[in-house]
Parts: sequence; C-alpha cells; structure tokens
Amino acid sequence: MGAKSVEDMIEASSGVHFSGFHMNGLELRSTQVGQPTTLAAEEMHKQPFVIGVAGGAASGKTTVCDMIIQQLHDQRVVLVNQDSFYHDLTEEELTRVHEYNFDHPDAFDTEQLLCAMEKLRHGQAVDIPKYDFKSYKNNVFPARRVNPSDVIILEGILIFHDPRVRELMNMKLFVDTDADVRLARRIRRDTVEKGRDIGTVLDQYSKFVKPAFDDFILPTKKYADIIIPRGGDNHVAIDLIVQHICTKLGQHDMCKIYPNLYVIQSTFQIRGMHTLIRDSQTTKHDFVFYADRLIRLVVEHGLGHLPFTEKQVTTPTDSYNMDDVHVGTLVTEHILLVMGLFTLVWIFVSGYVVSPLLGVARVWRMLCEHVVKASRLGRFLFTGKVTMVSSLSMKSYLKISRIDMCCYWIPF
Ligand SMILES: Nc1ncnc2c1ncn2[C@@H]1O[C@H](COP(=O)(O)OP(=O)(O)O)[C@@H](O)[C@H]1O
Ligand SMILES: O=c1ccn([C@@H]2O[C@H](COP(=O)(O)O)[C@@H](O)[C@H]2O)c(=O)[nH]1
Repeated sequence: MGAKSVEDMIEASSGVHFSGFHMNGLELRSTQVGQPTTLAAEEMHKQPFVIGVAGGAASGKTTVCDMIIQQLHDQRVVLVNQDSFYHDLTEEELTRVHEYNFDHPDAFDTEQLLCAMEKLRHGQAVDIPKYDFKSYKNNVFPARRVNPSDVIILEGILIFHDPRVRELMNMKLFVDTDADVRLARRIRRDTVEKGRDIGTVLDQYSKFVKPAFDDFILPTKKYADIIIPRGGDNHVAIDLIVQHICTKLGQHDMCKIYPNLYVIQSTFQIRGMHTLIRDSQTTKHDFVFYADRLIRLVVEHGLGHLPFTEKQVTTPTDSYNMDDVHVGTLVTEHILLVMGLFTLVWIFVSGYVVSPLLGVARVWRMLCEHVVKASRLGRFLFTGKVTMVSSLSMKSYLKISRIDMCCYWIPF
C-alpha cells in the first residue's frame, strides 16, 4: 500500500472515537461526536428479551415454553406461536388439503409475524390470530390480544428459518426429541385432538413432515444457543435456561433503567475471582489482590470511554498511527465518568465489607497510574520528533458538548 493511501486512510478515520461495549457483546462502534449514542443505547435496551424455541412438530416445544413461563412467574412473559401465522388456504387449496405442505417455510406469513413483532418491540399491543387446525382458517376464533411484555417467546417448527426473525432473538433454543417419539406423539395428538384418521396422519408424515424436518427444520439447529434433548423431560436443562434468563433479565432491567450502564462480559476468570473474594477462607492478601484485579477491570473499561483521535506520529526512524488520548478529559468534563467509576467501585468494594475508604483509595491510585501513563506518552510525543499537533485533538475535544456518565458493572 502506498504512502498516499495510508494518509488517506488516516484522514478518513480521523475524528474523535469512543470505544466500549454493551451487554451480549453488542458494540457501539466508532461512534462519532455529536451522534446520539445514548439514544441508540436507550432504543436497544427498551426492547423486550426475545427467546426463540424451534424443533420438530410434537418435539415438546410448547411444553418447554410452558415450563419456562411457569418458572418465570414474576416476569411479564408472552408466547407467540408461529402456527398463528399460517397463510389462509384458498378455496382450491382447501379442496385438496391433503396435498398442502404445512411444513414448508412458505406456508407461514412471515411478514405478518415480523409486523407483529415490530409492534410489540415498540411497546404496542397486537392482535394475534388463532389458527384452527380443523377448518384450516385463522379467522374462526377471535384474535388474541397480546400486550407488550418484558419477555417474548417465539415458538414454532420454522421459527429459525428466516434470518430477519432470528435477528430479533436474544436467545435461541432447539428442542431435540427422537423422530419416533415425535411421530408417536403426533399420531396421538392428530387423531385424538384434531380428529384426523391415522392413515391421513401417516401419509402427511411421510410425504411432507419428515422431508421438511430434514430439509428445513434440522438445518436450523445450528443457530440454537442451547439444544434441549428430550424436551420437557429435561428438567436440568430447563432450570439452567431459566436461571440464565433471570440473570439476563436482571441486566436487561438495569440497562432499561440506566441506558448508560455497561455490563462487562462475565468470563470464567471473573467468576473465579468473585468466588475467591467471597470465600471466608480467603486471606486478606489474596482478597486485596483479587479485588484489585476486579477494580482494575472496571477502571480500565471506564477509561476506554475517553475520546481519542487517531494521529500520525513521525519518529526519527519511522511513522506510526497512534491513538491520541485526551488526557485533559480526566480533569474536565470526564469528571463525571471518573465519579461514576468511583461510585461503582466503591459499591463493589463496600459490598464485601471492606473499608469504603480502602476501595476509593485503590481506585484513586489506579486512576493516577493511568494519568501518569497517559501524560508520559504525551511527553514522549511532544519531546520526540512528532507531527502530532495537540491543539488539533483539543479542538475536536472541545466539540464535545456533553458526555454521559458511564457506569460499569461486572456481573456476578
Ligand atoms: N415429555 C413429554 N412426555 C410425554 N408427552 C409429552 C411430553 N412433551 C410433550 N408431550 C405431549 O406431546 C404432544 C406434543 O407436545 P407439544 O409440547 O405440544 O409439542 P410441540 O409444541 O413441539 O408440537 C402433546 O400432546 C404433549 O402433551
Ligand atoms: O392445518 C395444519 C397446520 C399445521 N399442521 C402441522 O402442525 C405441525 C406444526 O405444529 P406443532 O405445534 O409445532 O407441532 C406441522 O408439522 C404441520 O404439519 C397440520 O397438520 N395442519
């Protein structure tokens, strides 16, 4: 790549950037000054937590959903069934209904489903049709009024088929039940509940249901975050899923209340350190060591929000691209960020019955370390042969009229 194009790249990417990440690794990438970053975050967090549940017909999807809903009793949860969005059959299709493939993706009105989800996600109630398996119509029963909720469960054989529907989901479950169990259940259900004769059920199974499972349903299993073998019989999997949903909902709720709350992704290492500092057997020395490491994570993530501009630096030997950190921000507008960090780390440390002063002192020390590091870098840039012009960064920095306080939270 020639020198010209390097310069062009630098020019194109100059301007102030913010770094940082949100829950589930959703990143607010290279947000430019003046853009409503917090509005975007607010928009994202006001939305419900969407769980997708897919799997073959009669695999136990509805049973798993019912169990999850029961265990999430203190949350507002609604179940939206893909069956509700079957296309109305034309008169001609009705006369030859046994030739109609109810297991093909085209059998569903996905646009209508997307429209309903769009409304729910924007806090509007929707009327969802109730499909009648006997008349093959969705206007026999009155529509069901579904109000916006904290959790929406989207359930259906092909609910992972359309990428636009998949993208709505925060969590995807696939109920994996043996084909013979599914067939046995289907025969019982279709003959007893739907009043169909066994010959018709078996014909439909071999002609449409089984091929569609292999061609369209099974290939979507790869999109699942969690595969549940044996469906509703798998109490361990369902308990773990509910626990996970509760944890996510806790974060989700807090993010809804505080749109500028950033949740640091939990890792085994973080969980390990939390375990150690909670253990009454842990020595004071180890406690301070691990608490320090956790506090450092909070401070570093917080400081990652300081704005910077990319600058070209010419040294006696070469030229580099550098991120020019606005050191001054620590003592001016970003005092809010620093205060936020103090408060958060203070809460974090005091939660472990350590002197709050100790916590604040440690945070202060870490921040000072960062300032010293940053100013050393600054001195290096000024005293070396540099082309970086500090006033340029200050100019772009001064454009920042308002920086929201950033809070960080390490999930336990
Ligand atoms: N673990 C289970 N043990 C026995 N019967 C079950 C089990 N799970 C589901 N069923 C029965 O199988 C049929 C299909 O279950 P359902 O949950 O409606 O599956 P899906 O929603 O995938 O079609 C229902 O009649 C249900 O009572
Ligand atoms: O009129 C209809 C509509 C659908 N089916 C079958 O239902 C299942 C999907 O429902 P689940 O509740 O997920 O089992 C699908 O296999 C269709 O073949 C039907 O038989 N008649």
